[in-house]
Amino acid sequence: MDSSVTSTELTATATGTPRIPGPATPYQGDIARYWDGEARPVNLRLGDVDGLYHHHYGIGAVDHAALGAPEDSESEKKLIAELHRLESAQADLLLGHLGDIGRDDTLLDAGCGRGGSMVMAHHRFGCKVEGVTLSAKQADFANNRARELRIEDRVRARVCNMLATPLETGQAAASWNNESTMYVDLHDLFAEHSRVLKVGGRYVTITGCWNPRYGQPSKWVSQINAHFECNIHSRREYLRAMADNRLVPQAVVDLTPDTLPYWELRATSSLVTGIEEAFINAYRDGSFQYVLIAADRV
Ligand SMILES: C[S@@+](CC[C@H](N)C(=O)[O-])C[C@H]1O[C@@H](n2cnc3c(N)ncnc32)[C@H](O)[C@@H]1O
Ligand SMILES: CC(C)=CCC/C(C)=C/COP(=O)(O)OP(=O)(O)O
Ligand SMILES: [Mg+2]
Repeated sequence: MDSSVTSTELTATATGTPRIPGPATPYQGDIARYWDGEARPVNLRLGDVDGLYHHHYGIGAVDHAALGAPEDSESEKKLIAELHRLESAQADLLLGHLGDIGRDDTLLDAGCGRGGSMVMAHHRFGCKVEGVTLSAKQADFANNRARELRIEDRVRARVCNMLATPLETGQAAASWNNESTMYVDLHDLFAEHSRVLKVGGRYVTITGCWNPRYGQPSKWVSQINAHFECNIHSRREYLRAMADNRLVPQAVVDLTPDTLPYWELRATSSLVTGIEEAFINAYRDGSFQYVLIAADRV
C-alpha cells in the first residue's frame, strides 16, 4: 500500500475517468469494493425517476395525496417517486447553504457517489463541480450521466481519496460531504477541505452522528456501522475537528424530525433493505441525529 500517492499521479479507468492508482489504506480498498458492487434497487429505481442518482436519505413531510390508495395499480411507482422527491429535497437543502455561488466558481463534492448532488449543484448555480469517490464504478456512472446531460465540461467525477484531492489550494468557493464523512478521520477530512476552500468559502455537511447526550454509540448505531462498513462520529467530534481546521460553524440544524417521515415511509415499501428499523429506533431513542452543519472557512 502506498499512502504517499498524490494528485499528480492521476491515471484513468478503462472509460477515461481519471483515477489515482491504489487506495491509501486497506480500509479504503474495502470501501471502494463495497461501492463498486452496490446496485440496490432502492437507489437505482429512485434514480430512474428523473436521472438524479442519490446515495443519501430524504427529508420533509410526506405528500400523502401523491401516494394514492394501496389498491392503486400505480401505488408502488408513486411511493418510489415520493421517496426520491424527499432525497432530492435533502440535496436541495444542502446546496441552499453553500452561499452565493457564481458560474465561474468551482465546488468540491467529497464522496460524490453516482453524482446526483453534483448535477443539482450545476443546474442551480451554473458552476463547475468536481467530485471524488473511491469507486471507479460510481465515477464512471457519474461521468456517463454528465455526458448524457451534455455537462461533462462542468461536472466531473474522479477516483481518488477525499483526504488528498487533486484540487489546488484555495480553488473551491464551497465544498461539501453528503453522507460521506463516516468513512474518514474528521481531522484529516477538515484539514483537506480547509486547504481547498478559499478564505470566506463555505463548507456544508449533512450526516448522521451519534449523540453525546446518549453517552456512547447505541446498538442501533453499531448496527448501521456494520451494515455499511462505516464509522459514525459523534456530534462533538464534528465541532471539535472543524474548530481545529479554521472551519467556523455558521449553522447547525438538527434534521432528525425531518428525516423520520422518510424512514417511516421507506419501511412500508417493497424496496426495504433491512436497515430501516435501526435508523428509526436510533432516531427515536435519541442516540443518533441527522444534522446539517454549515461552516465558514476563516
Ligand atoms: C453514502 S455514499 C454518498 C454519495 C453522495 N454524497 C450522495 O449523496 O449521493 C458515500 C460515498 O463516499 C465515498 N467515500 C468514502 N470514503 C471516501 C474517501 N476516502 N475518498 C473519497 N470518497 C470516499 C464513497 O465512495 C461513496 O461515494
Ligand atoms: C446517515 C448515515 C449514517 C449514512 C451512512 C452512509 C450511507 C451508506 C448513506 C446512504 O447510502 P445509500 O443510499 O446507498 O443507502 P441505502 O441503500 O440504504 O439507500
Ligand atoms: Mg439510498
